[in-house]
This record gives sequence, C-alpha cells and structure tokens, in this order.
Amino acid sequence: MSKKRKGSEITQGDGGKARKLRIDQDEQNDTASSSHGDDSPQPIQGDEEARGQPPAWADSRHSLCSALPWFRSVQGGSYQSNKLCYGFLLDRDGGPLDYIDDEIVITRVGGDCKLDADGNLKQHKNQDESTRVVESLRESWMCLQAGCERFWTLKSGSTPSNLAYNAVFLDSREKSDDQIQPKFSLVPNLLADLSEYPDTSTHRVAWRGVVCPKCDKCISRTRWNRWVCNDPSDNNNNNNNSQNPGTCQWAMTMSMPVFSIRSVLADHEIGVTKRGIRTDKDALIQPKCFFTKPYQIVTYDLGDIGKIVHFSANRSTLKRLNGPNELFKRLQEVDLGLRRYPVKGQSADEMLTAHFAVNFGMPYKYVISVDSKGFDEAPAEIMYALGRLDWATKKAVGTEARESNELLAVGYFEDMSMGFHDDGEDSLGPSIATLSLGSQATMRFRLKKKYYNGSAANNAVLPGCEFFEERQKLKEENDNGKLDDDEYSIRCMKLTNQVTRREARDLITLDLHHGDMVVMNGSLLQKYYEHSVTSEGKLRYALTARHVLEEKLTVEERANGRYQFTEDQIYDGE
Ligand SMILES: O=C(O)CCC(=O)C(=O)O
Ligand SMILES: [Fe+2]
Repeated sequence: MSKKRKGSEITQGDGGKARKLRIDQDEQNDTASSSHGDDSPQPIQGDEEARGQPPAWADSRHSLCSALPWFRSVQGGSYQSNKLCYGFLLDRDGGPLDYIDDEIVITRVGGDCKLDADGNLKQHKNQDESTRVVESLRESWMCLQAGCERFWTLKSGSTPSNLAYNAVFLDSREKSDDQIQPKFSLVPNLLADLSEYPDTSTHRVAWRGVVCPKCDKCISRTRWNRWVCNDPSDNNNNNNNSQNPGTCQWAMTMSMPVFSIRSVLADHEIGVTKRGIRTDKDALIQPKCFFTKPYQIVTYDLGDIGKIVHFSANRSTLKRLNGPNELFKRLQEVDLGLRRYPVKGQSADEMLTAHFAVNFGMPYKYVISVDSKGFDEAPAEIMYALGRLDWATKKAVGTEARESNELLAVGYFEDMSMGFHDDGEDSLGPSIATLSLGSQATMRFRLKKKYYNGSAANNAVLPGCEFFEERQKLKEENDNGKLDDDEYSIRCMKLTNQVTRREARDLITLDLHHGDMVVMNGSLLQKYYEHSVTSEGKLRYALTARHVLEEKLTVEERANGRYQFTEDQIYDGE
C-alpha cells in the first residue's frame, strides 16, 4: 500500500512526511498532469515491495479459512454474514483501480480477467465509458448520464485517460460507531485455549487451524493430535506448496485424554439386545431382521445388484476381550498415524477431508498419494478389527468371500463426516466391511447422479431412481412385447425429462452404533450407488476392510497386504 489515509488527511506511509491534502473542488481541473499526483490517494501498485510483516499469513486458502475467524469463504473472495463483510481476500490479481487504506477498500470481485503471456491473471477490461459504475474518479467532475452530450467528457472536452478516486468521495462516509467492537482478536490465540482445556481436543474448535507462534503462518490441523508448521510429510500430499517448503519447524502436540465409550455416546443404553431400525412401510427396500445371541442382523437386499448387511452388537459382545469397548479405548492410546488429506478432485492446496484417515495393507485409491503401511506395522488393534470384519464378511456373503488384505482406518471428531462416494475401484473385490467404534453415525445410500434420473443404467430399472414404478411397468411391457423398443425408449426418455431433483433421494439409511458392522456386497452396488457417513458425536472410528485384487499391484505392494492372524485375532462371532 503506497499511502495511508486518516480522516481527510492523506499521509505518506512508511515514515514519509505527512502532508495535508486540500480538498478544493475548484482547484481540481482538467489539466491534472497525472491522476496519480503527489498528494492524491493512490491505488495499490501491484509491483510494490511489501512492508512489514502481516500478523498472520497463509499459503493456502483452506489454512487461512481454518485458522482465522475473519475469513471463512473457501471459494468466494468476500466473506460476509448478515450483510456485513468480515473479510475480503485480495490477491495479486487485483485491478488497477483497486484502492485500500486504513478505512476503505475499493476493489472488484472476479470477472473479465484473462491470463497474460506470463501466466498471470490480469484484468482484461478496465473502466471506460461503457461501464459507468464508479462515479468517483478524481480527474474532474463529469457527467455520467448516458445520452448526455457531455457524457464521459472532462471540462476540456477530452475523455479521461488516467483515472483516480476523488478525495471527496473517499472522505464521504458515516463516522464509525465506537460501540461496535470486533467479536474476536485479529489473530485469536486458540493454541493457548486448547492447551488449557484438553477435554475439548476433539471438539469442532479444536480441529480448526492455528497461527504458528513462530512464523505467523496459518496451519490447518492435518494431524490427529498435532499442528505442524511446514509438515515435511506433506510432500507426499499433492500439496503444491511443498515444492517450496518453509523452514519453520514449529509443532505442537495436543494432550488428548482417552474418552470413555460412555462419554461419547448420547444413547441411554449401550448395546441394547434388540435395536429399533428405521421402518418405513413405503420404503422400496424393506429390511429383513434376524436375531442371534451376539448380533441383530439386518439385511437390505437389492437382488442382482447386491446387498447391505448390518450387524448390531449387543452389550455382552461389546464387552468381550479385545471387543469393541476395548478397541475403542486402545485405538485412542496408540499412534495410528491418522491425518487429513486433500479432497480428491479439488485443486491441490484447497479443501481437506473432514475426517482423518490412515491405510494399512495393500494400497487403496482413497489414499493413493500416501504410502500404505504394511500390516506388519499395524498395531494389534487393527488386526483384531480385521479379524472381526473377516468374520462378518463371511457371515454376510458366505464362505466364498475373499479375505481382506487392506484396511482403512478413519477417525471422526465432532461435526466430521465423509461425503457421498463409492468404494468401487475396479481393483477391488465385491465385499467391503466396516466396524464402527465410538459415537453414533448415520450412513446413507443413494443412486449416483448419473443413474437416478433413470437414463443411463443399461436398461436396468434401479431401485431409487425417479419414477421407479412407472419405469418397472414400462420395462415389463417392453419385455413381454407389449411395447416395442422405440416406443419404450421414448416413454423412458419422457420420464427422464420430468425429473427435477438434482440428486437422488436416500434409498437406505442406517443408524450406526458403537460395535456395529456393515458389509456391502456386490460390485454393482458400488457402480450404481454411493454412500456417505455423518458422525454424530465427539469421537468415532470406522475401520473398513476390503480385498484389493493382487494382479493390479506391484510385487512390493503385495507384500504389504500379507499377514498372519494370531489365534486370538481370529474372531468366532461371540
Ligand atoms: O465411516 C464409515 O462408517 C464408513 C467409511 C467409508 O465409507 C469408507 O471408508 O469408505
Ligand atoms: Fe465408503
């Protein structure tokens, strides 16, 4: 910023001589030699050297938004709430008419920019007579009434060449109300708060970013229990900025108390003998319930597409040796290496997942940018979970089920979730099993966008698509020859054109409780449907086992997936 303003005075910043600007309209004439005259407020010069240090800085928008309450707009340039602008993100692509001082920001948001020869985004079109937005340019007063013969003309009759803001305009504003004070400090000291209150370690506020106390960099919480400035292991992480790693090595580890299972559950009772399941008589897929002593087993059968089997553990199953209660406690005590990764498909340094993850065994697409740890590095708790998941998979699918050779551990703090996705890589076997530990969660299944309007599923009528019953009827008529293929396509297309929803409705919703296991079986289930999970408490783990097809992997990768259960890791279903 070249100049700073205070009230109606414009003073040169950086220790320069303070000079008073006389605001005398008569003295402003057409012949101003330059609109950037000595004593006028000046727009920011893009190539000017920065002076001083900012109180906080960030190398990605995500870390800025996570660390400072003043800017929470991950995508937009302006962060506002209730018509109040809290923060404005200006980057090097500001326009030539931008003006900023202590009290005023005049700038533009997006639009009309093009990349120049050096790859910099530059404003493509400037203010001219066709854009009459700014009525405050200093060069001289002129008429801005389109159609007037003096429109966009200076007193001399010429059109303006250099544009700068009129000082009177810059000065004309209401006095600020001293009663209104900011809600937070410019850089809140979250670190001090969190070390004082370790029982909040998994609360929403604790997975915000912090500002590095050494170098003032905004740091997202990518690690389970710590913040690391310039985390060297981000190099694997698709992070653009890792090409220019910073030198500050500050890190802080949070002491995290071990939460009892009781303290993270909202339920009255842990592990009821018979669990109520969501019942909806109109639901297309009706669950079939089956009780055994240790588990209530609920199956959602989608015919040729596949099935979802939900195992709910009862109280004594939860309490067994190496069972869910113990695993929940012990997973908190070991260092699993959980961390948050950039969301796939987003620009590399932007969004991070709203859950922590770590992969064991064979590599899996979900964490493709990080090396998977071999099962030989997995803590025993992972192997106990794997044993239980293999049992559940066999129980749901039959003895032909393949043994898992990969396990993704996911950790959720308060308000964390996993958005809609499928687990259907072509390098995976058809069965996927998950063990839930800790807080309750909701799992939803729905048809993928490209199928729910009924248009793209190889002539199959998929449960959950719009106009399912009408489509089924048409298909029957087509199958038994009542409707020829052409007419059938026309009628189907007509239905597709009537679809107004953007996304499919949920087809199946599961309430996942501590100790539950869910087995999804069928590759078509992953092809046509997607699922999401929203965690509803302060701490939850999901341990998901899959079978990655060996032929898709290198010899070294295959070695990671080998393991030998100890006797007690083989689960007997009790
Ligand atoms: O959190 C869960 O229960 C499931 C997680 C999941 O869908 C996955 O890891 O792919
Ligand atoms: Fe999944």
